[in-house]
Amino acid sequence: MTPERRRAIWAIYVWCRRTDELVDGPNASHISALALDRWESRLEDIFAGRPYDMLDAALSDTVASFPVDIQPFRDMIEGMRMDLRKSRYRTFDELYLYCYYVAGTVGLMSVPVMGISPDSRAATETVYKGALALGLANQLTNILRDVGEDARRGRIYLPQDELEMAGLSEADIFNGRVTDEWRSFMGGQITRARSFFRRAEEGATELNQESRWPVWASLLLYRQILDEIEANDYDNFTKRAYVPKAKKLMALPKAYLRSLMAPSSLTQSQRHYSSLT
Ligand SMILES: Nc1ncnc2c1ncn2[C@@H]1O[C@H](COP(=O)(O)OP(=O)(O)OP(=O)(O)O)[C@@H](O)[C@H]1O
Ligand SMILES: CC(C)=CCC/C(C)=C/CC/C(C)=C/CC/C(C)=C/COP(=O)(O)OP(=O)(O)O
Ligand SMILES: [Mn+2]
Repeated sequence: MTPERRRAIWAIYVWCRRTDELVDGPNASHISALALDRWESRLEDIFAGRPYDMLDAALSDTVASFPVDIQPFRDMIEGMRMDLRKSRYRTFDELYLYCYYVAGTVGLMSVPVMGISPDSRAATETVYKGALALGLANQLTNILRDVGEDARRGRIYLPQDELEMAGLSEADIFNGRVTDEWRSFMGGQITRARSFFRRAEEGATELNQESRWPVWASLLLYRQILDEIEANDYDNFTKRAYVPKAKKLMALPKAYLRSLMAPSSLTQSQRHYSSLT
């Protein structure tokens, strides 16, 4: 990315990291709803050009230079509130909402910095939908990688109705035995995560040329975690799926080649029409 964009993405990363650290970090047990309310009013100050510390100031600078909207930042804080009060998800709809709050938001924050290619004929909405999809895909992958780790903290970020349909109970997650039921359940979850990566690809192609390589790289790298879960024969209870360094390095030239792909020259309705004729 250009140095300006790089610094802006860094400031967004730092803010997200600190937000996550409030509820996930070493002092998380001291963080109440009140602390999150305070964090949110501090966010309003950042956007109003009244940063509280130098890391906030980096974000104030970013939002002054790029057309970033405050809403996804508020929504991420809402996701932290949700994580404080909730440790089970009844349906995928419920899980989707959580994933939007904590990860889809990151995609929405990033697009105004990365920029859309002047050659793109796609609707702005299509690009944002792709960014949202990449956040969702990453979060779903993160959840599938960390099933065992989360269970040891008493948390299950998996749709209960789908577990039940696969013949699995909560006790099965806590016992952590890889059975055929688990393999088949995981297979379905992995397929769904991949479908979000697929939708993200359509958005990535429409981004500004200078921003495409890092986005393709992160997409290809994180998606490989799903392959590693399969390679571990779906044992995400006792193993952390890990992409080896060599494979990560190999993804970089692949990502570079993908980033050379030009944005679609057809609008969505033209694409739709040509697929019918
Ligand atoms: N080689 C890899 N294979 C699989 N996952 C990886 C690999 N390298 C990094 N990750 C994961 O990518 C995410 C972002 O990486 P980063 O180095 O920022 O870790 P982190 O967020 O500090 O780690 P943690 O997940 O423990 O909070 C993390 O979830 C990390 O575990
Ligand atoms: C595709 C288009 C058009 C644009 C790109 C838009 C972007 C940059 C999307 C990326 C979104 C993103 C990076 C979301 C983060 C999701 C995620 C898995 C966070 C989890 O990180 P960890 O720190 O490992 O989480 P835990 O440690 O809490 O498990
Ligand atoms: Mn983390």
